[in-house]
Amino acid sequence: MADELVHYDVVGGTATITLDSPHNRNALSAQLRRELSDSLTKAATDDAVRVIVLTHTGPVFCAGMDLKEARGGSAGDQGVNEFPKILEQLWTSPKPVVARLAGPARAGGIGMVAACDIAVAVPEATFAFSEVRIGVVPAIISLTVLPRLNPRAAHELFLTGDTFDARRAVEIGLLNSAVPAAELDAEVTRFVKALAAGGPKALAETKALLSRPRFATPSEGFEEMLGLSAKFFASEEGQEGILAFAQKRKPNWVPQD
Ligand SMILES: CC(C)(COP(=O)([O-])OP(=O)([O-])OC[C@H]1O[C@@H](n2cnc3c(N)ncnc32)[C@H](O)[C@@H]1OP(=O)([O-])[O-])[C@@H](O)C(=O)NCCC(=O)NCCSC(=O)C[C@@](C)(O)CC(=O)[O-]
Repeated sequence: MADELVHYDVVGGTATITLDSPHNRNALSAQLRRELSDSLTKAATDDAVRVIVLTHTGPVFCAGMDLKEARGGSAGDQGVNEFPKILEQLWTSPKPVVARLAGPARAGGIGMVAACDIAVAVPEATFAFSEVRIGVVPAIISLTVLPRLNPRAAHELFLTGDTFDARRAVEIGLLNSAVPAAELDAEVTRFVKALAAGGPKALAETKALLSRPRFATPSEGFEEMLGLSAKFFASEEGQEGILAFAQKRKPNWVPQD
C-alpha cells in the first residue's frame, strides 16, 4: 500500500490535516486529493471537531495540480477531477478552516488557501497564479480566489502569473496575516481559540451567511434575516450563550446534531 500523503489528527477539538508529500511539493496528485477529501469529510462529520487546520510538511504548502500526472491523457483525466470537491468541502465545511503556510503556494494550492476561512503564512511564503505560464487556465480556483481578492489585483496576478510575496497577499485579501516562522503556530492557535469560542451552530450558520449572494439592498434582506436572527436567539445554543453572559461564565456548547 502506498504511504499516506495526508495525515489526520484530532486533539482537543482541533482537526489538523497535514499534506505530507514534500518530494513533489505537496502537488495535488490523485492520491493526495482522495486522502485530503476523506480527511475533510471526517472533520466535517465529527462532532468533537470544532476547528480544522490545514497545514503541510516540507518547504511548500502546495504546488497546485500534479503536473507529472497531468501529462498525456484526455480532458477528463488531467488531474483536475475531484479538485472542485475539495474546494467545495473547504468552502462549505460547517467547521471553520484555518490554513497554516510555512512556505509558498502556487495555482491550485492558492485556490485551497482562498477556500479556507482564515489563512496565515510566514513572510517568506510566495504565491503565483502560474496557470497561464504553463498554458492552462485558473478556472476552478477562480471560484474561490475571486471572492477574496480585490479585482485590480486579480486581473494583474491571474494574467501575468507574477510571483508575489506574503505582504502583498495580506494587502489583497488572500491572507489574514504574515508572521515570522517562530510565531506561526502561536498565530494559528490564536485564531483556533477565537473560533472555538463561538457556538458551533452559530458558527456554521455564520459561515454559510458569508457565502450567500448579497441582497441588492438591505431592505430586501431584513425580513429573512430577522427570521434567522430570531431563530438563533430562541435556540438552545443562543439561550445558553445568553445565560452564560448573565452568569459571567463561558458557555457550555451542546454537541452539534
Ligand atoms: C512550488 C515551487 C515554487 C517550489 O520550488 P522548489 O521548492 O524550488 O521545488 P522544485 O521546483 O525544485 O521542485 C521539487 C520537485 O517537486 C516537483 N514539483 C513541483 N511542483 C510540482 C507540480 N505542480 N506537480 C508535480 N511535481 C511538482 C518538481 O518537479 C521537483 O521534482 P524532481 O525534479 O525533484 O523530481 C516550484 O516547484 C513550482 O513552481 N512548481 C510548479 C507550480 C505550478 O506551475 N503549478 C501549476 C499547477 S496547475 C494548477 O494548479 C491548475 C488549476 C487547478 O489551478 C486549474 C484550475 O483552477 O482550473
